[in-house]
Amino acid sequence: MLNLKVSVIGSGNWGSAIAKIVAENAAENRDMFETDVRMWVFEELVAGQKLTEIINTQHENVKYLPGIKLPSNVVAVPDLLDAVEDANLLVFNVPHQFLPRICSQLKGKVPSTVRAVSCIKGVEVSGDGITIIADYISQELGIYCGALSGANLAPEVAQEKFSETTIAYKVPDPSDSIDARVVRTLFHRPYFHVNVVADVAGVSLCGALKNIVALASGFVDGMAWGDNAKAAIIRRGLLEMTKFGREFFPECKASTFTEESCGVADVITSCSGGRNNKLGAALIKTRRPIFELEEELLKGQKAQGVTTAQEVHEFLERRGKLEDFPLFTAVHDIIFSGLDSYALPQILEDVEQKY
Ligand SMILES: NC(=O)C1=CN([C@@H]2O[C@H](COP(=O)(O)OP(=O)(O)OC[C@H]3O[C@@H](n4cnc5c(N)ncnc54)[C@H](O)[C@@H]3O)[C@@H](O)[C@H]2O)C=CC1
Ligand SMILES: O=C(CO)COP(=O)(O)O
Repeated sequence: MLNLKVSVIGSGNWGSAIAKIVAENAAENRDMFETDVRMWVFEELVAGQKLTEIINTQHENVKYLPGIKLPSNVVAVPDLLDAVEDANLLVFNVPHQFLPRICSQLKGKVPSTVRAVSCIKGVEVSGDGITIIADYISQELGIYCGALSGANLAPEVAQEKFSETTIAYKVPDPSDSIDARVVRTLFHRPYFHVNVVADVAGVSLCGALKNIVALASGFVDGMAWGDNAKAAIIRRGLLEMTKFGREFFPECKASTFTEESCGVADVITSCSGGRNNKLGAALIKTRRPIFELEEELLKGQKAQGVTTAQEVHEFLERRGKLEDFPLFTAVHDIIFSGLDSYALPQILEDVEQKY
């Protein structure tokens, strides 16, 4: 009996869907996990009632994952430290801009034997440095952290429609009771197939960078340019994603970008049904400020590509590499500098020979 206690940090659209999966598996694998799964909720009032109380009584996250019944062993907890107390395994799942504050609250309070998996799609940029989220969590909290990322639109996963995902997890200590089998057991469902690999950097970068590509594909929708243009954006986006990985994270495996769910498959799904795609289209149609549109369209959910485009742009600029990533640069400039999206073919043509 391992009796591992699992806590999910985050309760948004994906946070709640992942809490559902983890709770289903905890209930079915009592030899490995404690049945109750705590889910940290950033407390807010919904129609005058605390969201944690709604989740714990109605078993539904009515604001961020409406219409989906959560298992009764998902326990919503408003206090972050209560949510992680005595946990053996932490599942991080918040929009990445909120992570630094969460880590600063947890710093020094989590034993080094605790293990973590990050489901967050984003990067941390400071100065001319860039850090994948799993490493950021490891550095801040002094614990090992792997990464989960895949072609996983949360509403579809929550409805138990078939999808696949990739988990990068390298057991940090051979004596660990939490190994790849335990991690897979926690996340794998008949409708949610998990492949465990070792490439934490590749899996993390795929998840972060595809959100920039999805914004560009939204621009294509906004201009009604059709499927050929979208395929071109997907192709160029994948080239820039892999180039970025090769150049700044040489430990990445090229096959992660092509063979795993977190790679090509996630680019495809995000460029059709994702929130970044939707926001990119709305931006082109309205030319309204992006964060205003995000608030209005997504109602509290976040499109991570916007902040990631900003962060990646800042990093590339400091490194003098903007010209080597014309699509990433154009996405930033269309959102923040008023660049005309109709200039995309010209921009991409000018640099074609660089690949
Ligand atoms: N939604 C999806 O389909 C998928 C999302 N992801 C990734 O999962 C991560 C989490 O995304 P979602 O769960 O969808 O979140 P979301 O986009 O639904 O964001 C809303 C969440 O942010 C929280 N929040 C708002 N203000 C906050 C604050 N100041 N501090 C802390 N939390 C605050 C809200 O309470 C809510 O839980 C992101 O990196 C996203 O890219 C990955 C796969 C699928
Ligand atoms: O990551 C996702 C699908 O895999 C969700 O993408 P969006 O955040 O653009 O909805």
